[in-house]
Amino acid sequence: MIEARGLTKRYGDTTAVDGATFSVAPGRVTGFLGPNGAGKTTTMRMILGLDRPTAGEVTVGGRRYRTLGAPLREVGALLDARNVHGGRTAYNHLLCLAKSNAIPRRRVDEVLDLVGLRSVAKKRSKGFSLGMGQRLGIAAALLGDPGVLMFDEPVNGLDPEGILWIRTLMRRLAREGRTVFVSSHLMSEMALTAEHLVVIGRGRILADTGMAEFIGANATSHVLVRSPQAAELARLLAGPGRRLEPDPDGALRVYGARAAEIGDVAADHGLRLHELATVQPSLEEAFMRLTGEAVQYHAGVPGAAGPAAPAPGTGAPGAGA
Ligand SMILES: Nc1ncnc2c1ncn2[C@@H]1O[C@H](COP(=O)(O)OP(=O)(O)OP(=O)(O)O)[C@@H](O)[C@H]1O
Repeated sequence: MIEARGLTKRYGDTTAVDGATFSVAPGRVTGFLGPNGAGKTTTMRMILGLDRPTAGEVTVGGRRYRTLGAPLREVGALLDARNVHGGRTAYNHLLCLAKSNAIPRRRVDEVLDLVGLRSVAKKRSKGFSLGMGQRLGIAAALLGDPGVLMFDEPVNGLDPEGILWIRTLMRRLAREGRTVFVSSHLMSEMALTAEHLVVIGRGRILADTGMAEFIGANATSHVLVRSPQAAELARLLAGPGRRLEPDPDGALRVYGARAAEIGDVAADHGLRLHELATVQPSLEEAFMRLTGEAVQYHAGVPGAAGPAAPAPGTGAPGAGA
């Protein structure tokens, strides 16, 4: 379990993290989302004791990182995969880490197997591809068999096979009962990996909620309609509680009506339909909507509703505080 309370970090005039309160529970993958510069890396660095909070605190398993006796056994992290001594072999890199944390040598072989690097274990890591470097970083994170794992942008630059491997690994680690906290810019990937989300914008926590609840609260489904008589159909469908938008490729997006209703209207008026499909909202849409509002608020746009207010049901503990 990771728990942050009022966590704040200022660098001069910049407030990188602003009173963040959230918790990351074991047994599920929690995604950490936010636009560039939102404060994700700074938050993760404070969790790991690499940066000292200006105010507030964050604990891992109820204790601050700096007070942990054998940190690698409690928390494993991949923050920057390039942060490896390139002159060392993968094996020696892991062995040094193991020795300094009183971790038995056999665990080095185990994690090399786990990440699929056994065959290149005696090669210097400076010759590694990006994907191999990520695997080595993950091996280091897993070395102490920790209950809490954090990954900052773990799939950056990876090919589809590497992405699938990391996704599967994270879900497995969570199923084993570990706390898994992962940041990513790739919304489609996050939608497949995470069950829970913490969303940050301009240093503030905007949502701390389940994936489905987050999408449901911040975006709505619509019906995509394609008809050679689109203008007439649009006229018939217009009404209170409905919104019609042209789709970029010539179809019509209808919000506020079910596909069956639209099909019935078309049939009643003898209009032909070439396509009628319900489109579920994506994580990306929900994310853009929520973080877009946060940026508007911070930019002081006239008419902005309020302090980055979370949509109903997002359960944002720190928002607007
Ligand atoms: N050491 C530092 N000195 C000054 N400002 C910093 C420092 N580290 C981060 N910042 C600033 O704090 C803010 C948050 O940065 P951070 O790297 O935590 O964001 P992020 O969400 O990880 O961004 P990205 O997605 O682009 O990696 C940014 O405005 C950044 O410029």
